Amino acid sequence: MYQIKTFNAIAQAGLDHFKPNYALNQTDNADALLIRSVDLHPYHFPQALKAIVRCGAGFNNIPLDVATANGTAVFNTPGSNANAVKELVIAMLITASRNLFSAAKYAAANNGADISTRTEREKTQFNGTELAGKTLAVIGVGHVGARVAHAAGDLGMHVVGYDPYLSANDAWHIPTTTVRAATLEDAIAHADYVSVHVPKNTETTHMINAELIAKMPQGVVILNFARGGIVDNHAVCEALDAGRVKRYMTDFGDPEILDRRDVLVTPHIGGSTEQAEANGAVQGAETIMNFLETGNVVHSVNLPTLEVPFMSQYRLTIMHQNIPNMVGQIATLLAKNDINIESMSNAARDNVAYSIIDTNNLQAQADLLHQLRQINAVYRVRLLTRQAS
Ligand SMILES: NC(=O)c1ccc[n+]([C@@H]2O[C@H](COP(=O)([O-])OP(=O)(O)OC[C@H]3O[C@@H](n4cnc5c(N)ncnc54)[C@H](O)[C@@H]3O)[C@@H](O)[C@H]2O)c1
Ligand SMILES: O=C(O)CC[C@@H](O)C(=O)O
Repeated sequence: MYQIKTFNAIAQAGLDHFKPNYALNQTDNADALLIRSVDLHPYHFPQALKAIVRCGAGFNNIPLDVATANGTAVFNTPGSNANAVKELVIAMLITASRNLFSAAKYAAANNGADISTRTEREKTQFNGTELAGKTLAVIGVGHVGARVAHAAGDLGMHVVGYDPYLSANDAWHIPTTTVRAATLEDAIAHADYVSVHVPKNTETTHMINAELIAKMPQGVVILNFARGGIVDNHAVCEALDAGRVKRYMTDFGDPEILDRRDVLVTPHIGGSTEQAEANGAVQGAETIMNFLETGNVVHSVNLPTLEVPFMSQYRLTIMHQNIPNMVGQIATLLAKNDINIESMSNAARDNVAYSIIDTNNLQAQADLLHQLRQINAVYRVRLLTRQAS
């Protein structure tokens, strides 16, 4: 029986997706965690913890170095909530361009006998602009960014995309009408709207800062539905005060931006739709079961992708440092133990590597596992037995 612990509200569809040999029992000794936005930086990683799946895209709430040192594979569920974020971003583009928030507040406060006369006289203060013909810079054209580019294009906007790390696979999903910018500065130079869709990391923290804002056209609207901290709030407030930035729309509140008439903050609801939560939870449950039962790695954010059909009776999976002679030491140890290797695969990602070794004869299992774990720079060794299909 595998033990699963959850944090945050995980959609029932995902919990129901687990097979009967999975216990959702909140034990501290879980084999895997299924989480959303909980901050795992202060979390003590138990030795038993083999996997963490983040239902959603962003994984900056998980200390990857601590997880790796503990031999814990970390996964996300890419794309599961991208449509939900796209719809919110489009709603925010329209909210900004048509002054919807202040107009609705005005209408709610505007009561009394002469309501229609006053409305007709005063409504000009909410005159907006149309999105068609305006330019949108999309920074980060992955799952969310590509969808935003499509939808904005459908609304008649000119879209400029910037993404120096775009995977070949993701590039297929970008509309052909999206203009590719070579630099961040080029992307924002003529933008009426700038929307960020990058992961939060050391490179992207404050990527929208005072220097970059100074290069944006006067009256630009900035949207951040990616992560707090990607946009420098102080720089935005100064630019709003100076009239350089017209509005800031974001999913991430902070004291300095709350209570401003020119900032609209939503409470991190980009992925909060029935469909997105179900998608993420089901994809997350699949990811956990696949990894725990087969050792195959798909959509990990700290391990390389490695998928090998599980054809032999036994499988050893070994997570280790990406340094010379690891595979050699492992193979030598198996040979010394008279283990015949049916297949062996190894893949690396930065300083972490992962090996899958399939065999039909595995004698003296406990001692062999102990010996493998004694190899310096090995993080975790698992022995799996092929399930009857
Ligand atoms: N508000 C929400 O609830 C919500 C929901 C989903 C995602 N998000 C956030 O949005 C981010 C993007 O989500 P996604 O599903 O599109 O992820 P994704 O991984 O599919 O796309 C991110 C893209 O950003 C690009 N990128 C990375 N660094 C960059 C840089 N320095 N400059 C330009 N591009 C860069 C990557 O190459 C990738 O194509 C997530 O990391 C997450 O933080 C927020
Ligand atoms: O779980 C959530 O509601 C937020 C998800 C979102 O921030 C993500 O990165 O996918």
